[in-house]
Parts: sequence; C-alpha cells; structure tokens
Amino acid sequence: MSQLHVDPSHLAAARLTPPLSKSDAQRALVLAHLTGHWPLATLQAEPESDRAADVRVLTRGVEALRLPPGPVRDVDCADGGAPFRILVTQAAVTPGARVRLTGTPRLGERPHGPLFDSLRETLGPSGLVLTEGKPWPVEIHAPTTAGAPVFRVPGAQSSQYASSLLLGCAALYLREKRPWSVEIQGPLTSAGYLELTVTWLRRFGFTVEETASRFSVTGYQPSPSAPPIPGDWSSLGYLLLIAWRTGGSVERADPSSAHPDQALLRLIQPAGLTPVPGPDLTMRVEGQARDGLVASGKECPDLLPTLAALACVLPRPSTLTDVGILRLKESDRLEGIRKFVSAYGGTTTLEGETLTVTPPKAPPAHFAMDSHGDHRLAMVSATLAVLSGARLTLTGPECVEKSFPGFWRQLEKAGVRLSE
Ligand SMILES: O=C(O)C1=C[C@@H](OP(=O)(O)O)[C@@H](O)[C@H](O)C1
Ligand SMILES: C=C(OP(=O)(O)O)C(=O)O
Repeated sequence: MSQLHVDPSHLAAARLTPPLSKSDAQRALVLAHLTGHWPLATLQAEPESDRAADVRVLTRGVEALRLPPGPVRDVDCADGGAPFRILVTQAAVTPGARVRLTGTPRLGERPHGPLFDSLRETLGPSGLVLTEGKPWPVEIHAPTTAGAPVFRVPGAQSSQYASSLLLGCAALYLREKRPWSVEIQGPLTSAGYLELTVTWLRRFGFTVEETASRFSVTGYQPSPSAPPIPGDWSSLGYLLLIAWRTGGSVERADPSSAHPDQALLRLIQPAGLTPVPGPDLTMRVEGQARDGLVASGKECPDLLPTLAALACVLPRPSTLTDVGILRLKESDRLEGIRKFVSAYGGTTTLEGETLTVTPPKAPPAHFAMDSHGDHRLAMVSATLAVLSGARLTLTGPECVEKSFPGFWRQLEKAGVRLSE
C-alpha cells in the first residue's frame, strides 16, 4: 500500500475541473444501451483516463450484455456498488444472457440480498437463475420471458436496489410494451438517487408514474439524442471547498443537474460560506466560517465525509444525522469519519444515528490517515489538509480512481505539493 505526502503550504488560486458524474453516467449508459443511443457521445468525448473506474466497469458490463447470447461473460465490478447492482438487474432482464460478476472482497460484503430476492421473486418463476458464491462469483442466467410486472424491494439499506430495478423496468417495458413497476417496502434512504434515476428515464423519453412507494414505467417516446452528462456534484464538493480556501473557482457546476450532492450549496451557507455562480457553469465560494453545519445521511450520504472535513475548520460543532447508512459504503465510512476527525485533533460523539463533530482547539501541523481503499476518505483527508494548512500523510491514495481519477492533478493545480 503506497503513501502520499500532501503539502498545502504553497496554495494558489486555480480553475478546478471535476470529472463527469458517475451516478449520472451510469444511468445514461444503461438507457443509451436500451434506446439505441450507444455509445454515449458525451462520455466518449472525455479521455478514458479521466472517466471514473465505476463508469468503465458499467461500460464493460453493458458491452458484455450487447454481445449475442452464448458463453458465460465475465465482468469484474471491482469496488462499484451501483455498477454491480445495476448490472445484476440488466443481466436478469436481457433474454438468454449468462453473466458471471465478480468484485472486491468489500463489495462482496456489502448488502445485496434484498435485490437478489426481489429479482428471484419476480423472474424466478419464468426461469431466472441467480447464484451466489462466497461471495463471488454472482452468476445470472436470464430467462427469455418475464412474469407478473412488478418488483418489490425494501428501501432502507440502499436506494440502488430500487434504481436498478426501475432501469430493469425500462428494459422490460421496451420488450413487452406493458407497464412495469417497482414497489418500495418501508422507508427509502437516499431518495434523491432514485429521483435521479427517474429524471434520467424521463430525459431519455420514458414515462414514469410515481407515488410515495410505487414507481412505474408506463410509456416511451424515442428522443432524438442522448442528453449530456453533467459534472459530478460529489467531486465538486471537494473542489468548491478547495476553491473557497484558495480563492479559485470550479468548472462544470451545473445547476440543472439532479444529483443529490448539489445540496452542498445549501448546506454550507449556515456555516458562513456563500456559493457564487459565474459564467459558463463556473462557481466560486466566498465568506468567513462563522458557525457549524447540519446535514443528513438520508439526503446526501456521499457528502457527509466532505462536510465532516469542513466541520473540522468551523468555529462551532456540526451535526450529521442519519449516519448509519455510512457503514455500508466502500468502507465503514462512519468509522472513517471518526478516524480522520480524531487524527486531525477534533472529537466526535455518536448518539444513536447522530454524529457531532467538534473541531480541535489547536489544529495540528501534520496528520496521518489511511484511506482503507475508500476514495471519499482519501479525497476528504486531502481536502482537510488544504482547508487547514496541515500536512497530510495518506496511506492508499490510488483509490480515487473509483470516482475521480484526476483528483491529484487538480490538487497540484491548486498549488498542493505531492511526494511519495
Ligand atoms: O444510485 C447511486 O448512484 C448512488 C446511491 C447512493 O447509495 P445508497 O442508495 O446505497 O445510499 C450513493 O451513496 C452512491 O454513491 C451512489
Ligand atoms: C457509495 C458509493 O458508491 P457505490 O455505492 O456505487 O459503490 C460512493 O461513490 O461513495
């Protein structure tokens, strides 16, 4: 495992560029495949080395499904929760497909059972075979017909089950020309990501009817072209904070994006930070830190580590609610947040599902953090180094590939010196 030394003592104002959004790209890739817009033009225009590893995984998976039915196709999903879960359903609804999916041990540990059970319940009677190794491989042999047009799935652990099934409904609608639905049992976490899926379905010409717990694909009108993929609001979270500290700006801050992490713009304001939109989707952040912040893991789970880094440099404690979901990500991110806050000299207290982050009285000149292979923990640790001026020794910096391969280059643009 390699180490990176991050030295933020020579910061410079720069214009910083996030990658294209992996969550948007994943939905658009599946829909482009289903509606005859393959390959996806905006993605093709982005150099392959700048595309999130999760996007590359999903692209390879869809390419495998586009091959004529025949031998079992292998797809390595690496660490990608959304790509894996989306591909499981797409494989199950591709007539005659035979696919063997593998991934990292951590991806194998994350919860997928409710999605598998839902697919088995609806497509099992028509002949779906979905087998699980320990935990790999997960093998899917898809039927050539389908049965009752409804998937039922619990919503508390992940919205990705419902998003994956709703994209499956789009495939089944096109094939059978009858409405297909997803019924969500119990409360739904990360609801904004399911809404993102609905937004993309509509952008590609599908009619989606929704009530609080039922989402149905009921129509389709071909659209002339595939909509473009916006910049990634999760990555903009780090870059906007870095731009605030350095007096720089960010690009691709698209307000028309439906990504839940655009909530950052609202959530930082009580702390004293004001986003200032500029021309051509650029944005700066002005203001002085004056208070703590409040955010919920139900609304924007992926922003919570970023906001916890900001909380370390605010003058008062911050409150993060509904943090239990963070245990189910690429690492136990609740533990990860507590570790970097403490490595930086701050304190956290957890009461039920609410985490309070209290900044240190005297910030350190240096701190150390292990990413545990989690891209967000790596990037928020570096963001905290920039925000505070403290030097960072980071173990495991490579994992940024998952969502933001160019992250370290962007930091260098902001004057950060990196050495091994
Ligand atoms: O659908 C998506 O693209 C995502 C949904 C969220 O996961 P959960 O719904 O599992 O919370 C989020 O944390 C993840 O990074 C991406
Ligand atoms: C949780 C994440 O992604 P996924 O669930 O798709 O692995 C993430 O990118 O923070």
